[in-house]
Amino acid sequence: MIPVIDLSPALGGDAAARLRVGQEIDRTCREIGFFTITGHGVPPAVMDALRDTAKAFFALPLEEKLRARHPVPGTPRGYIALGVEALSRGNAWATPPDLKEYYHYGRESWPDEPYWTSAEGRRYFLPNLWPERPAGFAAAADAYYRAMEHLTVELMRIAALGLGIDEHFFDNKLDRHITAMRLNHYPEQAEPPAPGQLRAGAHTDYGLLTILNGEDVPGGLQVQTRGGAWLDVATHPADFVVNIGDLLMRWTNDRWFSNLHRVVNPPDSLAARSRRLSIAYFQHPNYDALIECIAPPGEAKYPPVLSGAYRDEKYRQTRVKEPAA
Ligand SMILES: O=C(O)CCC(=O)C(=O)O
Ligand SMILES: [Fe+2]
Repeated sequence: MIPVIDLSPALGGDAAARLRVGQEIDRTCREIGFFTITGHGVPPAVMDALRDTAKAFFALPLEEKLRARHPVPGTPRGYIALGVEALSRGNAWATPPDLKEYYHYGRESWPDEPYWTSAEGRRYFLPNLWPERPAGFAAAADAYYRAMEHLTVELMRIAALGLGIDEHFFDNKLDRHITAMRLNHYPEQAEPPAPGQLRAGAHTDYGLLTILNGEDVPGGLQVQTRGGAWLDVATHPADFVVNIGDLLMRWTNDRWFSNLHRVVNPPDSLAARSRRLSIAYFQHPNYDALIECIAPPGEAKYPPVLSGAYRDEKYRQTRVKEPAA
């Protein structure tokens, strides 16, 4: 089992509790890079509303879902059908496409200022593409996005304490973040998967923290242990699973571990009727934040990199094909 960390003492504001929870996070991020959080303070109604809305969307006929596809292939907004992405290609392995469909969205509105509206800003702040149905999709998605913004800023402050740096070190690199979210739907499998084909192939995430809410059903998440074995990660709908992405691994000079994970297929006997939904918030800093390794002078393992350029490159690698526009 991955560690379970109760955030409530830290979110209560007690300095000693914040440091202690930060140190727990440091310990697990050095070892496996995954942990479950409870006591996170996100209202269950916010989580339930988005889960129910997402299920209603994925249950629509394919033609209708395809109407929420972005007209420019590869744009990280809107509906992406089965067969378009293989996550493991971000890590340079050739595998068949993932057995999932998903809906990609980001921030719903932003100030009328150059950071957001300049040519560069418009590469990261793209209008969302809400389908006509179900009603209330945008509202449920935006409420969830805002709850995650709040949670991740707090988590990064507690994380900073665990890293032994100033609690507010990350604040001004996250205050205009380019985080995108994905609603992942792993449908029932009428046909057996191709050899090597999974719901989501083994991959690492790209950003800082990924905050995942998933259903606890067959055909779920697994993380690789240091010994190379795959460990089941329970995703309970009331909790979140948090993991470290590549950019945070780099930022911490490899102190924290961005670990391989995957989503496996349900067992054959259940495959024809087993579906799973997960909701992922991929925290990513301001596009103009310069990510310089947090390391003593002379010990940085990587040169500085801009947050936005780093993500562009990762997105480019994971697409299997350009869907017809
Ligand atoms: O659905 C899950 O449990 C994990 C999905 C995932 O790892 C991802 O979308 O990056
Ligand atoms: Fe992932």
